[in-house]
Amino acid sequence: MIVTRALTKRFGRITAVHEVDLNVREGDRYGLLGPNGSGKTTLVRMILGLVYATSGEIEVMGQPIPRRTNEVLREVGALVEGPGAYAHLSGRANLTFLDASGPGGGGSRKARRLRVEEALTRAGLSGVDDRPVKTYSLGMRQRLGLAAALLHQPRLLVLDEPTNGLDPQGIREIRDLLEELNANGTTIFLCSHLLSEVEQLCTRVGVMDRGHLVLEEEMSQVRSPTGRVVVHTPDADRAVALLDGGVEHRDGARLLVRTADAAELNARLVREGLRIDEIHVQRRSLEDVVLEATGPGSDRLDAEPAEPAELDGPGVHVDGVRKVETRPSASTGTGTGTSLSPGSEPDAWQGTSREFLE
Ligand SMILES: Nc1ncnc2c1ncn2[C@@H]1O[C@H](COP(=O)(O)OP(=O)(O)OP(=O)(O)O)[C@@H](O)[C@H]1O
Repeated sequence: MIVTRALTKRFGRITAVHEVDLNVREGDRYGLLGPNGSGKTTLVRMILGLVYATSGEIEVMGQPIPRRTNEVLREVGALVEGPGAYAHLSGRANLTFLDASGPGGGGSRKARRLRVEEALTRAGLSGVDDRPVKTYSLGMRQRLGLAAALLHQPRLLVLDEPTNGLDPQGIREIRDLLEELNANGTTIFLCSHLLSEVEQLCTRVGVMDRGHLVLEEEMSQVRSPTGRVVVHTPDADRAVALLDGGVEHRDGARLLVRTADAAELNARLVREGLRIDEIHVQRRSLEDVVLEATGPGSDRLDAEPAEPAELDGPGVHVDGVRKVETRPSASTGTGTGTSLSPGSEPDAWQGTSREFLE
């Protein structure tokens, strides 16, 4: 669906994306993780033909980008960096306008109205009235951007931080929506700096660190067993004695036992008359894997406080939220601006549809 080869983007002395080989396959729910400034947005913008690469190749649905951008984007829905819209118009009017000017915007008036209503409903804006967009909350704007991306039943959805500004309920709704779309054949490619978002939604994960794609793996591989079993038992002292050095770590009634065979361990403990509250195979968490791939020090990835990691990694707690310390934000050079110099990049989203992406 999306393939890049040695894709590189330099802004002056800053190398925002460095020789990235990305492979998003049809049917994937692919999550691109990385701290702020690691190059995710630049990569997405190149994939959508909004920014020219310095070197390397991009193919989307087998077509070269930017050469075939206009054809390819007919089948792509995109939400990139905060959806824009005409602030004085309602969400419905914005979508109607976008629908009429975008690819596939034909059909009778009724068909067009239905298309807009369906996109609003799917994005959770069905009950929205005719207030202008300037009165919308950030979450509503995000939903409107999603509705715009859904207008023409895209084969591929490209989303940059899709749950930005949404509350937990809204995040869950978007996750359910993306799962449903994916089950109906839409490939999802999203960027996020939230480990939990990617861990809960995605079937495949890529990790960016200072412009490099440092990991690309199936989520099922990421969550592979660690060769240890976690046991909760009120008879922890006896278990430690019985297992004779097999307990690697103890925290009260919780034991970390060095073995891959939970069933055998369970049978042994029960045979000896020990009581077991809980027993399970320990798996790597996405957080562990990201830390391994990026090492300590770059910018930060945010993990949610609710789900404690299985292993106690080197994360630190800041304001009650578990943060993963990674390397200082990287790139070379001094510039940090994100504006594109006018006229220097292709206008792939002619007319109003570009407005939604800026
Ligand atoms: N137009 C630009 N001009 C100069 N530097 C840029 C430009 N766009 C991005 N950069 C730089 O490229 C690097 C990667 O930025 P990018 O926005 O792609 O990262 P990101 O991972 O998407 O971060 P964030 O999540 O904060 O958007 C950063 O150092 C950024 O300052």
